[in-house]
Parts: sequence; C-alpha cells; structure tokens
Amino acid sequence: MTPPSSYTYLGPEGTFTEAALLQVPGAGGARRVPALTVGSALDAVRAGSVDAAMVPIENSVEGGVSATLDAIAVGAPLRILREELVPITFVLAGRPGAGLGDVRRIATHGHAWAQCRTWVDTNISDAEYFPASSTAAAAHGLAEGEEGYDAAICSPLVAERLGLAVLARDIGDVTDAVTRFVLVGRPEDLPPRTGADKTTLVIPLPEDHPGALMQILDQFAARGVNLSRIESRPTGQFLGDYFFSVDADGHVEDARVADALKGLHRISPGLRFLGSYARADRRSPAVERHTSDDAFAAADGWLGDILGGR
Ligand SMILES: O=C(O)C(=O)C[C@]1(C(=O)O)C=C[C@@H](O)C=C1
Repeated sequence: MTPPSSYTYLGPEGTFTEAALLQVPGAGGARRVPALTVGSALDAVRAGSVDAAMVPIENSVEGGVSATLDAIAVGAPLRILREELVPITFVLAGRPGAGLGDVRRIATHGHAWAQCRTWVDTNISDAEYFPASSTAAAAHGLAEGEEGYDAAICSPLVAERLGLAVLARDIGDVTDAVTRFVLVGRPEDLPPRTGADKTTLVIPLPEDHPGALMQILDQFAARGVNLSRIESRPTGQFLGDYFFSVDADGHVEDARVADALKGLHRISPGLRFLGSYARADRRSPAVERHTSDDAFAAADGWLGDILGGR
C-alpha cells in the first residue's frame, strides 16, 4: 500500500479532525486541504484530487457521526485505511474583552454542542445554539466578526491561535471524552493484517425478510467475531428502509472474518466492505481454537479430501 501524499479533512484549520490528521506519520509535511463538510472531503478522494480524507466517525459520548456514516455508505466505494483516537476537551471562547455574562448565542458543531449541554444548561441556561459546520469554523467566524453569535465551543488550541478570550475551560459533560476518526482512501488500498485489526461494513437490512437482523448477527457470532459498534441508519429512500453500520474485530484476511462476510453477502447482497485496518489501541482479540485460521484451513482440507474422493 503506497502511503497517501495529499490529504483533506473536515476543516477549517484547528478542528479536532485536523488534530487527528496530524497524528498520522508524514501528514504534517504533506499537502493538506481543509474541506467544508465531511461529504465534500470524501468526494475529493473519490474525484482523485487528494489521496485520503480524515473524518470523524464516532464519539465516546455522542456515538456515531451520522454525516460520516451516511456519506461513506453510498456513492463510489471508499476504503478506511486507519483510525485515530483524539481526547476531546472543549472551551467556551468569546471575543477579546467579553465575559460569560455577555453570552447569548453559542456556535459550534452539533456533536460538540451535545457533549456540553449539561454545562451550558447549568451555567448559561438561556443561551441559544447556533449550528456551525465544525468547532473551528465557529471559532473562526467569531474571530472574523460574524454577527450571528457571541461565543463558540471549540478546542483550547484554536481559541488560543485566534486570540479569542477563553470564558470557561473543560466544559465537556464527560471529562475523558474521545472521538474516533478514520482516514479514508480509494478501494485499491487494503492495509496489511496486523493481528489487532478492525473491519467496517455497511449492511443493508433486506426488505421483507423476517429475522434478518438475527441472521446477520448470527454470521458474526457463529465465527467468534466480536462487534465493537453497530448502528442502524435510515437509507433516506423510504420510511422503514435501514442499513447497519458495523465495526467487527479482525481483518478480512482472517479466515473467520472472510467466512462471516461470505455468509453476510448471502443474506444481504448489497453488503459494502469499507475496509480492514489496524486498531488504534493495538488490542488483539482472543480467538477461540475452532475459529482460528488453522481450524478453517483444516476444515477446507477435510472437505477437499471428500470431494477429491480421498
Ligand atoms: O468540529 C470539529 O472540530 C470536528 O472535528 C468535528 C467533531 C465531530 O464531528 O464529532 C469532532 C470531535 C468533537 O467530538 C466534535 C466535533
């Protein structure tokens, strides 16, 4: 796999997503183009104008990032190349000279707002929410004199870089919140198996198929494949039409994962493989003997003997 030489990310400069990208070896010195939305970042990869995009996918407090789960599930296929974890701490930033008492309207990303609701309700209960495309976009707007709001929830770093007044620190409702980001490339890239991997899938729920969810889950359970995330998302086509976004422990080159994917494809032929990549925490799953590569190879050999008349 050739390492990417150009990147995009959910911008502008100073987002948590940029911090995640800067954790990737070599990204600091590479071409980095901020994108306005997750969708436009992924489209830039599809169009070939950059090699890879860093986007948020999951937060330990708020759960899945719908914009990413939805944009990656449709359109030309993409591949997740790696994941990054970033600890999240928020500040409330105002214009220089402002105080907490001046805050009426707060701009930030929807996910950040959801993570600071208790603090806002307790400390400035009458403050209104002003949606922004990212925490950093909210901070940049404030610094550039945007009139619609008078404070931003953002990272301490971007508040400091832009010379904003920090009105309150550590305002997240959970102190050790973490957001998980994924680096997304094109389908020709499959990261090598490391023994501590994750596989991400999009599984359309088959229509009029009683027990489909049970059968889908059974494909993983029967092969000893643990799931670390499962979320249902509407396809947007019609009411009741859903897909599952799933993270499973293991790599598509692990026999138990490959076998589970084949079983899933029989149930849901629209199955989309989004990638197998190294886990950020490097934790290897415990594999039972009967779901090991050796056990699968022995079973294939045994069947081959029968079919070969031996
Ligand atoms: O707005 C940013 O700074 C982002 O990188 C986006 C994002 C998200 O989508 O969850 C990333 C981390 C935080 O959880 C809040 C916002």
